[in-house]
Amino acid sequence: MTLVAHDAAVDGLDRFRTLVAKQQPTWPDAEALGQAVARLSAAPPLVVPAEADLLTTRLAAAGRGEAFLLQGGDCAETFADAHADRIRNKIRTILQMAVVLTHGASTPVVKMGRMAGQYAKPRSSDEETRDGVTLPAYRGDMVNSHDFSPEARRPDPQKLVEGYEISAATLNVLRAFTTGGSADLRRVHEWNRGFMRNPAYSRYERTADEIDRAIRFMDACGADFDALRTVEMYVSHEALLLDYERALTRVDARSGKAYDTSGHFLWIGERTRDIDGAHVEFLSHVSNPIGVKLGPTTSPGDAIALIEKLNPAGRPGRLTFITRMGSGRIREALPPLVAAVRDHGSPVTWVTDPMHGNTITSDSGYKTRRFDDVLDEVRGFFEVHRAAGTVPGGLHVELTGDDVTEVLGGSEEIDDAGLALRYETLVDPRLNHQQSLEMAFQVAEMLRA
Ligand SMILES: O=C[C@H](O)[C@H](O)COP(=O)(O)O
Ligand SMILES: C=C(OP(=O)(O)O)C(=O)O
Repeated sequence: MTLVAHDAAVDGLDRFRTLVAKQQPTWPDAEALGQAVARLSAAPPLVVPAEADLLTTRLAAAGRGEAFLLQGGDCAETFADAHADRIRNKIRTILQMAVVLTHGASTPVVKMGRMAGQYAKPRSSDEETRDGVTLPAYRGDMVNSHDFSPEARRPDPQKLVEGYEISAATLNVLRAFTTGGSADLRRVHEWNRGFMRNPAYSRYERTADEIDRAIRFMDACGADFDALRTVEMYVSHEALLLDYERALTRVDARSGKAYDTSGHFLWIGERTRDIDGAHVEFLSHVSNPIGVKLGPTTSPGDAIALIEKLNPAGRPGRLTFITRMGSGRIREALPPLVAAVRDHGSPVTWVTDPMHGNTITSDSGYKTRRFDDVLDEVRGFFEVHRAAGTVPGGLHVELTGDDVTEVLGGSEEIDDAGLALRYETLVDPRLNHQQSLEMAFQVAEMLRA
């Protein structure tokens, strides 16, 4: 592997600097920003091109219906939570869900964390006012701190470097966990059996029994369980902070192509997907597999323009559309997009994000989502793709491996009063461990239907 420093000439890589970049912090100290960028530009890559290329082939398979993507993790990772237990719980939750979904889809599940870099958030407002005091909004730990004080909310470029270092440490835990034997299929299934011991989840008993029988059948046939001790897992985040993403971009000397080595998969958010904006321009020049979030106002013309800009060569697996319409709108808003993209002919992997279109404020004032709305959006996603003859290729969810109370509902019926018990997210509400598994069982049923 030879990766050349970020300033190597790749046509167009810096053109984004001439365009409008939305949702960027106003860094108060330009010199400190320059120092942070210089430090990152010389830093080792977090991922390498060969891994990104392999993921592209996996996403291409998901786009054809030969695999299914599970992408999950925090809305906003925090530096404080980057310790072994929390990271392990999250990975474990994703692996547990993946086993259930593999059974439902009867295809491999591509596992991807919203992890090791999900430290920057787009916000509805640049500022936050409390009791008559107005300060810059919290934009994620890689920009400023959540505490409500002028010092904490001041964007600090040193946090970009800290974010890189914590991403490296997180990735290290992930690589150890997924290759060191902890992800053994039989062990993951045992964890799922533990979940099933709660009578609240007895309705999933049949699926759990079927998985049990399938594993015993594999065993009887002499399956090599040692080979299943290692799982392939990728990391992703929203490529929001262009100073950071550009500084971690390297050129692969063999191919001459640029890769953003901050994560395997990068996505462009709903708020920054303007076709003439800096984010789309920048990511059009890196060779990683990339995603774009599409909300309910996306027109068929917008979708086609994004395809032509981001994947002009029609490389399978290069481009994923992550739709987040809202349960009440998906059945009207998605069909015209799917039809236009299908008729255009360029390959796209379609994924549902059933979280971001279903955010509400509870009576008690918490930003939350209803578990039933989230599931209904997934159901709508399958219905639309089945009607159009296209492939529902994956699921993108905000989740945690911990026992938080942020999303209403689920079999354990978190209600408005229950939200206050363990509401820990700094931005958007996440499915807790149990809700995540429950979702996997329900989506597995939809996949089998
Ligand atoms: O995760 C998505 C956005 O960053 C988030 O929904 C924005 O939240 P806000 O409307 O509270 O700014
Ligand atoms: C901001 C996010 O989503 P969206 O761009 O879809 O609003 C997100 O996924 O964190």
